[in-house]
Amino acid sequence: MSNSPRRPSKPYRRPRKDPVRILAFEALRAVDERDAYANLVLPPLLDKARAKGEFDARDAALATELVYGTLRWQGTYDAIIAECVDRPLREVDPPVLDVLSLGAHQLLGTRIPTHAGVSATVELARVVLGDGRAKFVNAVLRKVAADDLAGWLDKVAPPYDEDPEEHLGIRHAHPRWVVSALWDALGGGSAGMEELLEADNERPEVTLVARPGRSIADELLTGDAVPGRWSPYAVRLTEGGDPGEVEAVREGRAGVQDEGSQLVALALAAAPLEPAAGRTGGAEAKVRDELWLDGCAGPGGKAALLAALAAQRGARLVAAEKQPHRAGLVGRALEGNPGPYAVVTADATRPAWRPGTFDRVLVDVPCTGLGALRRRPEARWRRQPEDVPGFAPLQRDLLRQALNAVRPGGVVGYATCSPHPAETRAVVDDLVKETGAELLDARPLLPEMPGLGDGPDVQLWPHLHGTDAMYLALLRPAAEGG
Ligand SMILES: C[S@@+](CC[C@H](N)C(=O)[O-])C[C@H]1O[C@@H](n2cnc3c(N)ncnc32)[C@H](O)[C@@H]1O
Repeated sequence: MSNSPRRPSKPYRRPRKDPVRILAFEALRAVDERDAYANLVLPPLLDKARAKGEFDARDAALATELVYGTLRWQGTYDAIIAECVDRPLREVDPPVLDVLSLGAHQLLGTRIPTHAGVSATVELARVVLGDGRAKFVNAVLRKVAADDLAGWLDKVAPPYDEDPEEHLGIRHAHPRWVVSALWDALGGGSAGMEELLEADNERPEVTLVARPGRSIADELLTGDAVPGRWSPYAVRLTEGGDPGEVEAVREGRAGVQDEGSQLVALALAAAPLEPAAGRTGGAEAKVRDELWLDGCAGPGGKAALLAALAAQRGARLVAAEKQPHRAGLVGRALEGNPGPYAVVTADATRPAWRPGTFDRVLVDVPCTGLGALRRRPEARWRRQPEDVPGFAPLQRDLLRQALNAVRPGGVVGYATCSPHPAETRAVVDDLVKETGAELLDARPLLPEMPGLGDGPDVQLWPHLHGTDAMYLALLRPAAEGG
């Protein structure tokens, strides 16, 4: 026992290692440093932690929430952290900023009590950044903790009347240019705008597709699963169930597929065909419907559904994909298809097939992916406005070649998982003007869905339909010599 008047200096204490937050930090670093995708980085990290016996299901759920939430709200958290740091954010080291964002999310975006959020993040900082920088993290997070999210948003977002796009962008964690594009795509009125931004910030349910002829939706209806809203082949796992536990998915007879993507394939398969011009044989003559093309097939979700639908009517799908490794994924997705199909590694802008070969053609073109923000939490901050014109020539070229590949009287589906008008209508309008193709009304080919717009093309929306914001236009090529 010591009676010394001098207080002993605080003994050094090793930082507490919290595997959940360390894993979340590693995932954020991978996304930040290597431009990795959170939905690809996280599962192997979680598997490793489970294998080491470090994680139970609750830990995995918390780590996932911390990573997804931090990434999704990154721009808004940056604006808040900037108010709490005495230098420009670009001068803060990226790993420090990742720890601060992870802390901000715990304090402002979860129910974790403030003191627990601060102390857990400071402990994390001690482990991954060192004691010196942990003090900085502590000081900044104490300032962040001085208000709740609503209070911070009032401070950092400009008033709506002054700058509506920035106001909504900060409040709903979307970059301003994305707000602007979504607003245009919704038609410019205020209806639905906030609902859409909110829907983008929710984690989507996992949706399964029962591949026709290989399984039926009823077979997938176990546990908390419920039927899809629109597609007869869809089943929703409402409690975030694990598709890997569903036998039909393990066997490839069913797959994971958003309902919007299912509807694109179903609408293309249901679109009416006409006989090729010049063909005679009377009204009763059978209209040819034998050969289908998916010109942008990787990784194969829509191709697998199309191939199964084609098989049901004795038709064959050719699935083309430019990237060899993605063509491999298409091959795996189509394995076991009940009818004939072919997977080819091919550039659909330099077709290896003759003009007029196919009865139905889908081009689900590369795009910004602004319609799938629910699934890719980092995408909205990584994408840049200049990406949009960057995709434009390829999108036009793919549609041009699709119109060339389809026979007269056949049908082309042009799809994007982006609602950006420059990637949807602008492309279609240009090709209609250039080639004289006719736009078909896609709306009657979808189930009775509200909010499909004035047509003839359709735009699906997360807030209205619970799907990704898929776009689909159906086109009939100009008649030969027309
Ligand atoms: C949006 S993804 C298609 C998604 C797919 N339809 C599905 O549902 O799984 C676009 C695909 O087109 C491929 N692609 C890009 N340029 C291409 C080209 N010139 N020819 C063929 N495929 C191309 C990309 O590699 C990518 O896999």
